[in-house]
Amino acid sequence: MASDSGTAVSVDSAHVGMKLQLYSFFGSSCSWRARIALNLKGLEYEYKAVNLCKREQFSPEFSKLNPLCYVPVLVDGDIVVSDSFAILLYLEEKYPEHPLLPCDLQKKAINFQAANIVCSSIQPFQNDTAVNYIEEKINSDEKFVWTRYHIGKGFAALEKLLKGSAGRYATGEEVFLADLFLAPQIHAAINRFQVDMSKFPLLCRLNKVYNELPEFRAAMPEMQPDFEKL
Ligand SMILES: N[C@@H](CCC(=O)N[C@@H](CS)C(=O)NCC(=O)O)C(=O)O
Repeated sequence: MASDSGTAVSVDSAHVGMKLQLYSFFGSSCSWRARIALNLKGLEYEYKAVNLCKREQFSPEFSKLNPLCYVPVLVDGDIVVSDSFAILLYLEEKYPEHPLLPCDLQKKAINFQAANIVCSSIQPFQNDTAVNYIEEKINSDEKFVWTRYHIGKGFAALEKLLKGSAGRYATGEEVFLADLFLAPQIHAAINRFQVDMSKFPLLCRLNKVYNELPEFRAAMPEMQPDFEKL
């Protein structure tokens, strides 16, 4: 679970041997995935807030950690990992408790596909960088047309992909990688982009189940130390 270290980004060079640090923004769906993984694995971490509204991701200190200037970034001693997918796979290797991947190869492949649909084919189209660009160059309405199109396309593919594998969770009776990507993405679709979810019954059902899990709830935006109403 997270402990707060204040709000501004600060990078200290003497972090070796310290507990895990997660550079995160409360409203970031990518950070949320990493927070769920840390919670599921029962890992204590220091919450290092990066305020995207104040553009702190572009600060010289933070861009040293991730030259792409995106959250999340995980610091584990002298190892720095940026990108939520890389962070989750890193955590899985180093901290095997509560595995994020099933042993069954087919199920594992479905988890990789579902995670990547969110990570590569949905989230990049709704990222602040993309959405702000559209708002600036075209108009505010167009950003909803654009994001809803890409979310809808990805969600339709996820419904098909998970149809045969879903149980209580995306790929059966246990929480795995796919679920960590789906929960924040479904939340963003509903709350940020007001997507009509009626065409995605499986994702709606999963969303209800995710909202009941303590590790998922503790990772929600409003539970983070840097939360503020936007
Ligand atoms: N593939 C990366 C994407 C990271 C990303 O897009 N992060 C967003 C927040 S969810 C961000 O930092 N946006 C800031 C910006 O667009 O300037 C990951 O999964 O971590």
